[in-house]
Amino acid sequence: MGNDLKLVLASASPRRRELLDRLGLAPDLILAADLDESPRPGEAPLALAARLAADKARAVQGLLPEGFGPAYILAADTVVACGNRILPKAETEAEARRCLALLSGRRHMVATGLALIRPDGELRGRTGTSTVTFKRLSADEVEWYIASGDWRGKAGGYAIQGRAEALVRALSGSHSNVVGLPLFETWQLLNGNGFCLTARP
Ligand SMILES: Cc1cn([C@H]2C[C@H](O)[C@@H](COP(=O)(O)OP(=O)(O)OP(=O)(O)O)O2)c(=O)[nH]c1=O
Repeated sequence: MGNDLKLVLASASPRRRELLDRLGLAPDLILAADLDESPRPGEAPLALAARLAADKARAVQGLLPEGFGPAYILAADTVVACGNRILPKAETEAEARRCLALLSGRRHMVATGLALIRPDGELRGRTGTSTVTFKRLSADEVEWYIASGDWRGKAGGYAIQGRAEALVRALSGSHSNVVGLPLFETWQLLNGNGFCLTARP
């Protein structure tokens, strides 16, 4: 069931498209919603990632062109948290520096919430988590990293798929989850809801 149904990727992130591509999946449509991603007071990182993924999927559901027909809509949201503290998506150098200062020499958690709206309108979710440990960063390492610009628009102010991996002492859990789309959970979510990946070679 579902092999000929369309897939919509509710994301503006090229990384998410590339990660789907690793599964041999090219979305029929890519549409992104512009949402306020601020955490609610006291909202836990996993709950935030799950809520924002669901919000993105629902928002894109409302943007589908008329007559598009039944489809699966997949959305994701990545949250970086150091203890209970949720780090921002770094948009300025100052923000990236604050993130790096917090992450230096410590372990932190990366959660990616996934949301899938099925053709019958039901919404299902899963969340991937990983633990990342940065080495203690020297001032030169911080400057070297800031100069890369890799941090821009990234949750927690770094991108493990770029030069930041040289500063990561350890990663436990999934690498793709940190980049923004946990492949194991994506596989489980799609296949568990009738979108049969093995029938789309
Ligand atoms: C920690 C980390 C985050 N990121 C990225 C993944 C996400 O794209 C981004 C977190 O922001 P998100 O809000 O999850 O995603 P986005 O705004 O880029 O895209 P969209 O909402 O349209 O799907 O940070 C990396 O690419 N590498 C990393 O190592």
